[in-house]
Amino acid sequence: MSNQTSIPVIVNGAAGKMGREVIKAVAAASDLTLMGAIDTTPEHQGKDAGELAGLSEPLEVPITNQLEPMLAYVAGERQMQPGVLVDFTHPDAVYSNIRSAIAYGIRPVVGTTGLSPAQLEELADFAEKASTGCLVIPNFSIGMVLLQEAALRASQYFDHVEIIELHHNQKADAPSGTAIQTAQLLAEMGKTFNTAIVEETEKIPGARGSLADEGIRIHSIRLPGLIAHQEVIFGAAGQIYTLRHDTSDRACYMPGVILAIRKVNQLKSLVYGLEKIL
Ligand SMILES: NC(=O)C1=CN([C@@H]2O[C@H](COP(=O)(O)OP(=O)(O)OC[C@H]3O[C@@H](n4cnc5c(N)ncnc54)[C@H](OP(=O)(O)O)[C@@H]3O)[C@@H](O)[C@H]2O)C=CC1
Ligand SMILES: O=C(O)C1=N[C@H](C(=O)O)C[C@H](O)C1
Repeated sequence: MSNQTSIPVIVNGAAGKMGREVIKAVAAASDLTLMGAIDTTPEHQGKDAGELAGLSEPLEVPITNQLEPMLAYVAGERQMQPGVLVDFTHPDAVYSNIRSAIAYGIRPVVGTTGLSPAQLEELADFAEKASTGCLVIPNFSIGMVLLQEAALRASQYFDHVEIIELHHNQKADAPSGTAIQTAQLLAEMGKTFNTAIVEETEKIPGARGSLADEGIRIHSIRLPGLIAHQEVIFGAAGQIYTLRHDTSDRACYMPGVILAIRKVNQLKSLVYGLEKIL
């Protein structure tokens, strides 16, 4: 692949669970070039991103905490395609990371969850004004897209639904971005779910989970031993219909991440959700 057709990629959160997986996937894609590996963890500064990700050969890309200089460097690279920033960091950092990338003309592909609706709206405005593509994808796995499609179909026939999401106990945000998106998609069906038939009292606050869009409740479980799992449970007289997605390896997200890196340069605004680019 010549330099002109190669897409330069910066991975932010490169030392994290997802970041390491993305480093391996980018290194294996002949049309992508890993240009930068950013992470704030002090003990990983200067380490080779490839070796940290478990590759047998070094990639000669050191981990650094200098995001802005790296964005400027890649933005100045005229011999390649426009650059892409893949972000798997932390809910507290992701908003400013996306703004910085767009300001340098670098396209963000964002897996980090926890952006508020107001932040998403501001970022969409910012991307639109800069005419820069930006992909915000709460879940990169094809299985989750299919689960959500099945949930939308089921919602035509069921008026009662609740969501349970189960994750490892290192997860910072709750509910998961995927569960919030699933509730939003169901709410967009334009019906009211879960009309109460009794007055409920929570004897312990939170017992009934969090109340998302259109009366849909989300229950969040955090335990060591879990990776990422979600159930959407529909109920009607005499029947329960359960949809469930389980991940057993973070490799499941990589086809979606690589697709998003390739597609984001064709966009001129912010797009939310993997289903929009399949
Ligand atoms: N969209 C999707 O399909 C998926 C999304 N996710 C989301 O991705 C995010 C990351 O998940 P995961 O990899 O498991 O988390 P990890 O904690 O394993 O990795 C995050 C990494 O980012 C580093 N970091 C934190 N803040 C910054 C910053 N400001 N700049 C650069 N690096 C930073 C962390 O360093 P330190 O530990 O030192 O703070 C850590 O090394 C979460 O929001 C998660 O919900 C996860 C899986 C799939
Ligand atoms: O933190 C995780 O692990 C995951 N986060 C995303 C979310 O919040 O939905 C995606 C997936 O559930 C894994």
